[in-house]
Amino acid sequence: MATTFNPSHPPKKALSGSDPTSFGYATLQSRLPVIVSKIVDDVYRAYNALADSDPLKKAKEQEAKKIIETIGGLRYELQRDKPFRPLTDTRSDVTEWNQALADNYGNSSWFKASWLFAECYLYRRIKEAFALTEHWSDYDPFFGQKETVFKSSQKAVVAIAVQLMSPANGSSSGSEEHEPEEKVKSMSAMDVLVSQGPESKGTREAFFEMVQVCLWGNATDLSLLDNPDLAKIEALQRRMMMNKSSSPSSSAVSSNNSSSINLDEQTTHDGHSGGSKGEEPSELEKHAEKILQNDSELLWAKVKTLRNGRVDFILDNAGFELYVDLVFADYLIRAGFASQIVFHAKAIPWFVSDVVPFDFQWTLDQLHGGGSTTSFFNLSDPAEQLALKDLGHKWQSYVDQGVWKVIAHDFWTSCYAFYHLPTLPSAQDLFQEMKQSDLWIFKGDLNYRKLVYDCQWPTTTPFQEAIGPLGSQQDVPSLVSFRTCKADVVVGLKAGVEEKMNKVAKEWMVNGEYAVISFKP
Ligand SMILES: O=P(O)(O)OC[C@H]1O[C@](O)(CO)[C@@H](O)[C@@H]1O
Repeated sequence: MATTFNPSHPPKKALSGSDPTSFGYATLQSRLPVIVSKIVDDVYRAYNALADSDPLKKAKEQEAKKIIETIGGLRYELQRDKPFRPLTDTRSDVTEWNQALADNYGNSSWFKASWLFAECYLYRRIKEAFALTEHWSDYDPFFGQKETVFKSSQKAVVAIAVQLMSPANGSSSGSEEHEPEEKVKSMSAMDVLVSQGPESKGTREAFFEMVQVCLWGNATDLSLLDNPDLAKIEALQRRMMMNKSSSPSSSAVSSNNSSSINLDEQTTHDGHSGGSKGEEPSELEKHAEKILQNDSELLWAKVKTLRNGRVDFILDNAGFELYVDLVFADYLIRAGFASQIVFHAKAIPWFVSDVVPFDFQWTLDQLHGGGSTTSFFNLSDPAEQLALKDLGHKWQSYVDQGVWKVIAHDFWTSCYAFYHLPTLPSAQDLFQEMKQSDLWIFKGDLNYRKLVYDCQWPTTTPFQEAIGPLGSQQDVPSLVSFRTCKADVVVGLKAGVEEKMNKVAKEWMVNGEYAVISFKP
């Protein structure tokens, strides 16, 4: 008999701020007020930057003051656990939000409701403050932070662009029999790898590299890095991208499914790699043991069967994480596994750094220059500038040709867990459309929480069981979650792993240092 679940009645006891030992409590108590305060700072900066020449300056100043007052009031409500109230703007989702509020949390509040509802409701209330204005309704108070983090990702961004676009060092990869000599010389390291065909060793090596880079790209996340320490972010990315092993074409895939395309070696302008060819495992390979459930082989078994298929990315964060998602999507196209990628962005600013459609196009513009004379990254090496520009133009052509599509459905910024995707009336158009896909790739922690309904599953619960209807319904495509753990819910672990991790690293569930790659066939 199908059990009807709802936001206040998930399959297990909901994670909630009512439990003072929970990460939800800590997030509501100390981290979200900081995030809200930064919005006030950002709007104040924008207010001060209004040009005297702007004929609407006065009106914009008035509205900015109102936003600052409203957001300040929101922080007060949160900190004093005041009762929820209905939303008052006129966005397309307001009726559904207020119905969900009335049905499930009519007389509830921030620390009494489920953590998932409270946190989603907070970001929807932030949107309300802007939506109620005339001149700030499309303003993204998190854009500045997203821009800063992307700029600080330059080293890793450029290293990857060079591997994708610059002529490789011509290292033989057995691709000669597939491509004429002069063509191989001009091929990038990535193209050399995938030129051997969809089931080749090179394509497989590149796949496992993409999986790891895509996974750890999620670690660069603003909402967790309360003070986005740029040095910390760069170290984090270098940690991901450091690679000491030999050139991409010759190394075997190591047992833990990671491969070794040199995504971090600083390739000199003539395509010769400048890094060492040591034997020690790459940082990515060393990092593989931090993946507590690693279904990447199962994922590969699915991906390698695809020819010109469709893959959907349910995106998470902008900036470097979006960049590596695009790298992975580009790989799927180059290798011939997909000919259509659909990216699902958020319709409103969400969880600090989530991708809105503007962020998607903006990222491509920063790569190819978008017609602007000044470049976003300050690069001195012409080869690096060229690699970024070529990559940006390549990705822009995917968008212009419809190979890559970006949509932003309100479902992703609703309070609903993904159990409801197949049945929620307002999500039917989205679900019917997504069923055409061969594979859904969910990125990040919040998407994971919504997949498993953010409740107290035993960590040994099989992932397919924890995702409810998305695991049991035949009409749901294969799906995978790439998630660095930033909330106290994890499923799919083998017996004993939780106990071992509790001894190894007390904060393992929430510090973003550990991850899962969870696959549903
Ligand atoms: O950007 P991601 O990976 O979805 O992480 C967002 C997560 O960060 C937090 O805000 C804090 O861990 C969680 O509440 C939320 O799930």
